[in-house]
Amino acid sequence: MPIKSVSIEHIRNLTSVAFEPSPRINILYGANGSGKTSLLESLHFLGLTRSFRTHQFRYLVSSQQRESLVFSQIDPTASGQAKALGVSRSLEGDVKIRYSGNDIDLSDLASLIPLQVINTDTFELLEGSPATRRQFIDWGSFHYDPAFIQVWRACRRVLQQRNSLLKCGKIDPALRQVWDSEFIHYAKRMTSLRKAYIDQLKPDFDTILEKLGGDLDVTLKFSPGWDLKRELDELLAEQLPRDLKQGFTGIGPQRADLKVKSDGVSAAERLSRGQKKLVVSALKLAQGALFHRMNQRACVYLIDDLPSELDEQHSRLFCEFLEQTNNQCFITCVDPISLQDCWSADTEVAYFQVEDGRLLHTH
Ligand SMILES: Nc1ncnc2c1ncn2[C@@H]1O[C@H](COP(=O)(O)OP(=O)(O)OP(=O)(O)O)[C@@H](O)[C@H]1O
Repeated sequence: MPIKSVSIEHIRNLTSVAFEPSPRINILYGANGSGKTSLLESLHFLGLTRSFRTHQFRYLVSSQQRESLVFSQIDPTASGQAKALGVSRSLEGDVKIRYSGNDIDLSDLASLIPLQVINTDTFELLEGSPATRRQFIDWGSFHYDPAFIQVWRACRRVLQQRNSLLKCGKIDPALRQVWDSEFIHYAKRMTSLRKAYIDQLKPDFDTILEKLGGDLDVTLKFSPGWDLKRELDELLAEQLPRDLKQGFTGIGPQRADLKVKSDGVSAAERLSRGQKKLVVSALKLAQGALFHRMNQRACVYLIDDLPSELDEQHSRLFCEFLEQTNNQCFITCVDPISLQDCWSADTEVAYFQVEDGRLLHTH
């Protein structure tokens, strides 16, 4: 169980809040505007130094304050020995991450607390641009294969170089060949890591969608960003006039996508809102299941307003599934009664009432 205790200072309306979560299920309930989502954001800040709601830190830090701080005791490998993790960030841009007495960087932090968010933005996995689905694939690939982060960084660097040459409107053929061969090398490597990850994910996704009661024909297909039946160097050469005109590279792993179809057509167009929630939740839960199988570690799930969009039966199946996993879950809702009877007696469920930025452990 990763997070044993948390204390939060100066995040939105949370001036100073401390609590000890359950290792399994935590229900955070309270009226609109009480601070439930801010609590989830604080945990996200602890795991990634940023919010999932805004890219701009100035909106996250409490009004009149200059710095946010989340301090916790975590036990990422469930060894029984928790260590101190503190994350702070100031309006001036200073970010400090200390773990077990040492400064660590963001990629170390991301490995310590594998976070998954399920909220209304998660619908973007179906309805949004390919960039959202690439992020989803890359979260999994990052945790699936330690080599991925280096390949991803190298590929981004080469692509930036190639694009800056393209922006000049003409490109020396010898120079292009040098950059293209590097780009092709990393593009292929990245694509095989991403594809391997999605191949592993598919069976988990199918099983979980079925368990969530989504009696749906949904398929996942990884699309690498170019036609794999053709050689990438040939395609890049063919595409060059257009790339020069546009000033960027039009094909490659930066265009990868995950096609989600239901009954053979786009799931975003076909499915109802509740069905979409089941599909995007199954995608996120499948990532957690695969992560657990690969690393023998659980994820932390931040689930904002679980009951919304789901009827009673599907909410219940969702909770039943969460119970069967090892994940630590933080679930918000307005009315705790909506989730009260969903758990079996031996599941450790903690209820916290949120009121005006304060937290009360109720039962
Ligand atoms: N930077 C900030 N400083 C202080 N308060 C803020 C800041 N940003 C937002 N707030 C306030 O914090 C409160 C908590 O918002 P939050 O979104 O966490 O509520 P919630 O309990 O999730 O509500 P809902 O059920 O409506 O989703 C709101 O009243 C909001 O106006």
